[in-house]
Parts: sequence; C-alpha cells; structure tokens
Amino acid sequence: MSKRKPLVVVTRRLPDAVETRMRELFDVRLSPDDAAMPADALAAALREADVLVPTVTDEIDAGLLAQAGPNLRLIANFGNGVDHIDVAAALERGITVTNTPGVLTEDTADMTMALILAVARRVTEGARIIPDDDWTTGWSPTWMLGRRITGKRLGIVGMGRIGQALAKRARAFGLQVHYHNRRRVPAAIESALDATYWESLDQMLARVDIVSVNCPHTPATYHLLSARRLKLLKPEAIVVNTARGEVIDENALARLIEAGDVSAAGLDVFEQEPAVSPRLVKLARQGKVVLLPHMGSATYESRTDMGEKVIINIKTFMDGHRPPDRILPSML
Ligand SMILES: O=CC(=O)O
Repeated sequence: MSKRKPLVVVTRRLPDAVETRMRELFDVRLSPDDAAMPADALAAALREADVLVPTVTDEIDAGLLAQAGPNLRLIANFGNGVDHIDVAAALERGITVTNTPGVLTEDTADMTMALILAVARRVTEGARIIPDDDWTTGWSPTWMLGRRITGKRLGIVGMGRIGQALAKRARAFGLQVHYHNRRRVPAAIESALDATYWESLDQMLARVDIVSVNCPHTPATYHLLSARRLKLLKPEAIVVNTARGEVIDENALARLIEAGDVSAAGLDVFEQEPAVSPRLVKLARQGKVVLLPHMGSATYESRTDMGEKVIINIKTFMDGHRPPDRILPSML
C-alpha cells in the first residue's frame, strides 16, 4: 500500500521557481489567485494540511489553531517575522513553526537605508515634481532643502542581523551608530561596527537624529516606541520602521509629526496592514512622511531564497529531522 504524501498548503502565490520546486517535491496546494486567504479558508486549510505555508497576511491565532486537523504538524512560514502566528499555542499543540531568517537581511537593510535617505533628502517628494509638471522655476538655492545625514547619529532599536547590516551601511554614509538591544552584542561586533550601546532606550532616543526600528514584534516590543518615548526625540528627528508597525505607537507618531515635535518618518510597516492610518496618509501627501507598502524583502532574490528556506524546512521535517529554522519558546 502506498503511503499518502503529506499535503502542503500554501496561502499566497510564491515566486515561480519556488512553486515549481514545491510541485516536484510535495503534494502541494498552491494559491490560485494570490488573494489573502479568508479566515474560513485558512481554517479549512489547517484542518486538511500536514504542512501550512502562510505569510504575514495570515492571522493564525489560538482560536484558529484549535480548529487544526490532527495531521497538521508544521507551519513553515514564508517570512522572518512570526508575530501573526500564536507560536506558543502552536507549540502546545505539538505543531512545529519555522521561519526564513538570514536571506532577507541585506535587502531589508538596504530598504531601511533607502527610507532614511528618502526622508532626509526628500527623494520621493522631489520625484513627484517633474511628472506633476511643477518644476517651473528651475534650480533654486533655497528650494527642496533636506537634511544632511553625514555626521548625524543613528539609533538602531534591535541589533540583530538586520540592525547590524544597517549599521554597516550607515557607517559607510558617515553616520554615527548607536544601538539599543535586549542584550549587548559581542564586543568584536560592536567594535567592528563602531557602535555605541545604550542600555537605556530612553537615553538613546533623546540623543539621536534618526531612529530605526529593527527588532521583532513580540509582547515585549509592542509600542516600544510609545507616545512617552517618542516625545523624548529631538524635534528634528526622523523615525524609520522596516520591522513591524506594532513596535511604534503609530497614532502618537502621527500626532507628534503633525505638531512639529518630530520632524518626519519613513515607514514600510503599519499597525493594521494593509489599512494605513488616514493621518499618516495625509502627512505623506504633505511630504512629511514616506510610506511604503511593506517592501523590505521585496526583491526577486530574497523572495526566491525565502522560498528555498521554506522548502528546506519542510523537507528536513518530513525526513524526520529538526528543521533548521525552528522557532523555539526562548525566542518568543
Ligand atoms: O516582513 C517580512 C518578514 O517578516 O519576512
């Protein structure tokens, strides 16, 4: 009697090469239309699948996990952040959860640097002027002035892989690197990055010109940049976030920018994606914030490599071994 092949259900379209490989390796059900999976379809997938491959757009909470079928053994997330999955509830049910770390580090750090430059030098605002036929006066000594970044202080909140990759880029741009992290990074890394550690996030925030959020969203980092902490920033400070919207109190940030207490922001992530606060959208129209639709890892290379990581995690798991990118309780 032939053994049933495990069913792998994928919630969104993945790069062609990844889908082709999955078809070769697994009994796979791919997304026909790339729409975010509605909750009832997600529940049905959890009931049927042996392996679920979700993305950040799938909210997998304890209630949904309670409906999982007995076959569901692995949730192989396509993406680094797993804050959309109740991992503790999954682990309690004996379901392994994996992610795709490492392969999107450089691209996300690039996008963070791009946002810093875009905000400080008004790149997106400037880029609209010619297509909108608004360049009537020609070059002017006092028009479209931004802020120099060379010599300024960058405060990185979360000095993991992406934070460190950002620090390298920032050094090349002549920024002074400061950071806050749960744990101080090893001295060799700190000295290679010429980075100054701040045990107190509050103290760092009061001293930096640019703050970049590069930590995961966990219960401990929810609204880490709270209204109180954002108020510690200098009025000319720029806030950048390519991690998760929930780490910043988005409404408080919008209020402070409206009041001129914080200068500007570059955000790639939001608290209620894909909905974005109308206040932030208004500020974007006024050129005070740059908003990107969650594009940090959006390169062909990252997305293909993420898919390969998902495949390796599934394959290793199916072969009876521990997949390399398991989320452990200590990471939650
Ligand atoms: O946001 C994207 C990811 O977590 O990989």
